[in-house]
Amino acid sequence: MSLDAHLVVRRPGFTLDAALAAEAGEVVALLGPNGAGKTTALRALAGLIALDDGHIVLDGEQLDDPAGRRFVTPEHRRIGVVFQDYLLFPHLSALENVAFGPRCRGVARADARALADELLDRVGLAEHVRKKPRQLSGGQAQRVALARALATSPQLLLLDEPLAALDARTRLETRAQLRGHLSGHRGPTVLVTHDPLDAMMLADRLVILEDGRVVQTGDAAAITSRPRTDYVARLVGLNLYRGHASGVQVRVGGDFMLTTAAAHEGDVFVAFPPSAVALYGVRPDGSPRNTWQATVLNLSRHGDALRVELTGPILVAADVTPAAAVHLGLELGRTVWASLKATEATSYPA
Ligand SMILES: Nc1ncnc2c1ncn2[C@@H]1O[C@H](COP(=O)(O)OP(=O)(O)OP(=O)(O)O)[C@@H](O)[C@H]1O
Repeated sequence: MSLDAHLVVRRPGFTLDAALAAEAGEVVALLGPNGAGKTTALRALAGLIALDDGHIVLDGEQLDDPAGRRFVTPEHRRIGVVFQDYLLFPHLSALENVAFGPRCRGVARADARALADELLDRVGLAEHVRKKPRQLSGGQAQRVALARALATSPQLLLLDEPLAALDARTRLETRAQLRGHLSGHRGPTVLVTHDPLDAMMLADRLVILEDGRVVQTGDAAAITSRPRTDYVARLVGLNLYRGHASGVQVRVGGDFMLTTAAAHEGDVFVAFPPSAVALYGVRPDGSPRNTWQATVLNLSRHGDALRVELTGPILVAADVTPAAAVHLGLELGRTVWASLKATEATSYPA
């Protein structure tokens, strides 16, 4: 029960062209900034829009194949969708909402209600089956929507920003529960989000979409340790540069060289966290480090630290303690020395 898709959708000024695969039981998060094409991808998988090119094969069945002139309509796809705002029927109880799908597919009333009862019990809502959507909290409504999506035994489960409608606190609880509920679904799951935390906590694998293209894919550890675009680097809070390596020396931006821990030849990325950048009032010496002069461009709070954005031979973010900031007299326009140990600069082939 696997998904194999190549989604091509052309719009004026925007093209989605993304390969997407997911194994049975695998949760794949489609993560990307606004306008990246996540919703378009989800809608294409659900059959709400047709592909212009490519294919969607689910469990060996072609659902959309423009070249072969095949298109399976949404109601004939074995797909369950949890929409961003859940789209529960307001006049139906939680139980009736969940039983609705099976009823439409010809399941007898008593059987559909028994199934809905069981699913609502599974998501911890046994005591709320009779309530209407407006009597449910956001987190409860989200679970009803999930139960409803699972009620038709879908082969593929699609979730559109599943936690976006919840407040921060409910979000935290629901995220943890949702992970458990998703593991009960035997087919693949594709969830769309622009929240990196949702993606990393809910998914086995991340597919990063930018401007309609897949720019990186892998598990959370692989993506966070080796970002390949500015968007991903910002998500995980790393400084990222593309450069050309000769051994441990990497030329990044013009003539500026960074010494890194590992030796490479050719095009590489260099990444390091803002906490690895130390700032000094005078040029530091000693140990194998990179030092350069930089000017403070911006200052902001970042947890307990102060995030300092610096311009110079490279744009870089550094985290310093408030005490260090006072000691250095950090203010906009101030010139300081930045220092980075070679051992803290990770490099990997581009
Ligand atoms: N029906 C349409 N006609 C024309 N352009 C469209 C249509 N639907 C979406 N687009 C464009 O396609 C691009 C991708 O939109 P999409 O909603 O898929 O992105 P997204 O990643 O889901 O963004 P968000 O996180 O903001 O929801 C956008 O540039 C959007 O303007």
